[in-house]
Amino acid sequence: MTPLDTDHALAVEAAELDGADPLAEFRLRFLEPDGEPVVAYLDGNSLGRPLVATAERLAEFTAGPWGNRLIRAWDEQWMDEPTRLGDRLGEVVLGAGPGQTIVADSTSVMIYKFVRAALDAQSGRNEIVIDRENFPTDRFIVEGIAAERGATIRWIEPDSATGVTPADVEAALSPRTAVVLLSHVAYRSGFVADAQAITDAVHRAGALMVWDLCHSAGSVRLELDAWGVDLAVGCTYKYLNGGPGSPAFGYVRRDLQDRLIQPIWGWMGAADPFGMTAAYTPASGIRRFITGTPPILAMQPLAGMVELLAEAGMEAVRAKSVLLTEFASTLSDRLLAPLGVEFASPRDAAQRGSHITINHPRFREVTANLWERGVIPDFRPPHGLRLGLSPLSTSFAEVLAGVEAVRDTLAELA
Ligand SMILES: Cc1ncc(COP(=O)(O)O)c(C=O)c1O
Ligand SMILES: Nc1c(O)cccc1C(=O)C[C@H](N)C(=O)O
Repeated sequence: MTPLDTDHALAVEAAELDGADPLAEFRLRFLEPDGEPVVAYLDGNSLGRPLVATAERLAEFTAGPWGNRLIRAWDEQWMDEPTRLGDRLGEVVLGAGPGQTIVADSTSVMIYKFVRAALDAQSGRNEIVIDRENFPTDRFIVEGIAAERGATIRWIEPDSATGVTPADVEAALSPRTAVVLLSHVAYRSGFVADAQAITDAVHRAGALMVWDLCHSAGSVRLELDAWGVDLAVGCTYKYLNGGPGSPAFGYVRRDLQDRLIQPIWGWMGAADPFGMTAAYTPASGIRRFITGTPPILAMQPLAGMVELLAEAGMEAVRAKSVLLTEFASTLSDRLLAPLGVEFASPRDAAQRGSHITINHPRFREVTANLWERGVIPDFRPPHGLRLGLSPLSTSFAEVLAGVEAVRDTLAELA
């Protein structure tokens, strides 16, 4: 086959996949850029696209509860918004029953609150387990907490091809382990950790498990209650399309809530916020994990996306995500491997989230060039190109256009 024949055959394949996609129509619910054309948006795992309904929702929010009801809206609806939206997110996306999820803070702040609360609750234990491949904020926060509390960090050095395995975790656990913090889907490789097996191992050692779900929420099936997870945190601006800097979510298993004291005592997490009390008494239940005034305005886009995910169903979302990463991996083998590109994500779809990473020494330059062509993946040093495939907004044709552009750019630079 000539290169042109190959491109034609792949275009037919992409069109067939799009034609058979039961979620294809959902793409229309996202706003199309009306500035410079975007040929392929492959970075929904850093910043999801806005929903068309988001602009309308924000305008209605401004005119309605904010503009009309003013301060009264706090009593009428906003005070409960962090838990109401948390419950809905729990139901649709996290596999979590009500009363265990809040929307608040940033992921970094929530990780700090949860890891410190877990450490402080484990008297006589002073070790925190985390892995070297984890996202910088997770590692930095654990280092900060260790310095602040005199705790010791036990570092897991995972094989970058496989990610953190239950055996890695077991080897790091000891009678001194207080808490373990891991990412469920690795931000670089996309590897999906075995949450059930790891959580069980951590519990057998008498420690608490905190999962970072940033790259999982809205892309893979989550069963936090069934897995017996203690605490979990995640971003809402990736596959939950909450917008730049939208708040994090946090999950705390019900029977653990009143045993934990989170470290940032604020009035909104106190038992009686408007009592203006002299001393801090934490609220009971999940509300105690709130600190200050909840970011109600910034929760609005997320609320719309959770309903869209409910309409699509997380099972169908995951099924499409698997097909998208499968297609990207086939394209990488056919079009990029001959140019020296290395596939750096799990080959088994069951072990892969919704992005893949490919490596090549020239990918930094390639990325700059791709952005100019309207093809938008992201670059992760030292030489990884990450293709994030957002199940409800990415088409198979878009994946093909993106990978072909990577090939063409590499060929031009060579
Ligand atoms: C695994 C992981 N944790 C945390 C974060 C970010 O936290 P924050 O929203 O506080 O910047 C990200 C992405 O930015 C991430 O990929
Ligand atoms: N959170 C981000 C931001 O504020 C600006 C740009 C990118 C991001 C990201 O989400 C990075 C992302 N979590 C990653 O996995 O690399």
